[in-house]
Amino acid sequence: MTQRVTASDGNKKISRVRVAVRLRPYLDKEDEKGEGPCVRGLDKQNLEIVNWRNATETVKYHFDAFHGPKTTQQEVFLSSVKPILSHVLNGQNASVFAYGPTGAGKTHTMLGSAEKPGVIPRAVREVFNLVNARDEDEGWDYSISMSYLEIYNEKVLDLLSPNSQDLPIRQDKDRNIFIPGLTSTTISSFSDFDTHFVPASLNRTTASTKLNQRSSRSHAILLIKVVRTSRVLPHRQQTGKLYLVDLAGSEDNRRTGNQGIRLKESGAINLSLFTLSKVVDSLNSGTSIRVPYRDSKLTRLLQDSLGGSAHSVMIANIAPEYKYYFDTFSALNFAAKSKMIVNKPFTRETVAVPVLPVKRAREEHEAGGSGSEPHKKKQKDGKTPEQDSSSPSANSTLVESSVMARLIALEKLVMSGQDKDQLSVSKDMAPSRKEIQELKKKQKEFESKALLFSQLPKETSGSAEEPVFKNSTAPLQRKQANATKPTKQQAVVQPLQVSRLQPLVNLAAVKKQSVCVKKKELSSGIELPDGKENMKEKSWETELDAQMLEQSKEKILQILNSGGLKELKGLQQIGDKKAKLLLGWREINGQFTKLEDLVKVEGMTEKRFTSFLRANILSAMGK
Ligand SMILES: Nc1ncnc2c1ncn2[C@@H]1O[C@H](COP(=O)(O)OP(=O)(O)OP(=O)(O)O)[C@@H](O)[C@H]1O
Repeated sequence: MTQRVTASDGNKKISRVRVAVRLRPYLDKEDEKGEGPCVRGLDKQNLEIVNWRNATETVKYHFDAFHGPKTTQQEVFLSSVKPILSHVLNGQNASVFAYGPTGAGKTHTMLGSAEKPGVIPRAVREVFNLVNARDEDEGWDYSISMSYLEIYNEKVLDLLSPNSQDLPIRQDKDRNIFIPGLTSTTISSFSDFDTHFVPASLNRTTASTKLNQRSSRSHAILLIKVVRTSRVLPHRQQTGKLYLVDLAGSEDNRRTGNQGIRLKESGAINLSLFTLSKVVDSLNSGTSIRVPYRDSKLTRLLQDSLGGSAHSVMIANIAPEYKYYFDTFSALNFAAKSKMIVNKPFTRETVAVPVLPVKRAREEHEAGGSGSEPHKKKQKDGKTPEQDSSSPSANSTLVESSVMARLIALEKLVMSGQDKDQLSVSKDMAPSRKEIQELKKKQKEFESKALLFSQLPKETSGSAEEPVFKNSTAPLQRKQANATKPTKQQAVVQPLQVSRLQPLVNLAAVKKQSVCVKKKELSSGIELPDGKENMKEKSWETELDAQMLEQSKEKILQILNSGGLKELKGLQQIGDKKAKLLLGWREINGQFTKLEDLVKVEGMTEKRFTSFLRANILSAMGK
């Protein structure tokens, strides 16, 4: 039976989720209007983004690390990932996940390219280095295995065994999440990993969208398990797991141009990311409310990484161009709230007699070696030429390049005679993906729905109440913004400060100038402007019972997310046209994370939203 033991290496008992933000380089081709970047770094931990409520201001964010466009893959790895890897050898869990909008650089960060290998090859390489560097006299034998899966359309698919079907996720009596039936392959060296990982990566579902030629349509999770077994009685055994997660991108389908299968995939992606956000909210609320891990496969699997026992690092990837503005803003807010999550790492140890299975595993993958030698030693002896290099860093580039080169070679092989679209279509239709058949049947239905929504009459207010930001063509002042002196400081997201907008083209000139305005913190961590609207909102809200207020808001959100036309029309100030717009928005973008998201719906201005909220809350409370 597994027991928790106090980490002997002096680890802290609690560990906050570390959040790093990585800004992809600015790409001219992504900025047809030549508007320049809307976000920039200030220093190694701070960045700022144009404030959509008032384009003459910026919103500042502080993170554990900020990686600017010039940061190399090696720097990202060394600063954000390497520090947590040693825990895995001591029977603790660790996870690294890349989060962010589609096309912002998640796969680049996690996988990288032949020339610029990312976190995955570097981390696996480092785990082998760490095992090999362990002192023989410590008295442990190590065994390393890997599993690789994707969550595609809410189905767990084994990438090491591509013909397998949707796998269940279970929790054992010690609250460990596991997947019965998932392939676990013992690996004895980095090149061994390479052999399994390269072909498995090609099984991952990707496709071309308007925003990314090779967009990941699934969440990919690589699991590296390190089991160490004491050589002396009672043969203590400790198991540490490293999760390396490349999440699918959050998507705005008005911009991806997704339809049919892509739209359905997108719905599943957005839904799981929405649940991820709810999990984070719920963990931050600190209440006893059930954390909705079970509401999506992704959160169920990441349960240990968020509020669990893992040492976790989130790398939020963002893109600098204006057309990604809203996605970037949401990603930053998500990242900001995630860093408040606290995990409680502990060492998982069994004290039964586990030495035999370990020996077997060892013998299997090291056939021909002397069974009496320590495992670690044998790994050394059994190294491929690349691994024998005495310089780990020089060596790692070689080996990692070989993974990437093989990935690319395999890709070429598979794609020869086909273009990328053809490849994605043929992959989508592979017999191993049974659900595709089902999706195909539904495709027509979705297409006609999408058509219907695109034909819905556009509601225009024609007044100053139009939201400042509606889409990438919103009338933000952008590059010209610094020409206008702000009349008043407004608006921000905690933990941030407001500053007057500096020209984003001249990063060196940026200084933290600023009259910072302290404002009331909301539970979401967002500070709102001191405008009259807020004063009004505050005054009526503060008169209500806080708990009932929250319940009413929850109820309204529930109707917005699950109500049909009739239920939506049952809400105050929602007529037929608005209800259809809401349904259309939901169909395309997934669920509303919070009530404030309503302002993203066409025609719903800040002012209308405030009025809508007041009317519905008072109505729900019977006032
Ligand atoms: N730091 C970077 N340096 C250079 N190029 C980058 C960087 N980050 C991303 N890119 C490039 O930007 C493009 C999009 O990146 P990538 O495919 O990694 O995005 P993604 O977030 O994984 O997208 P999706 O969610 O659609 O899979 C790729 O061509 C990638 O090579």
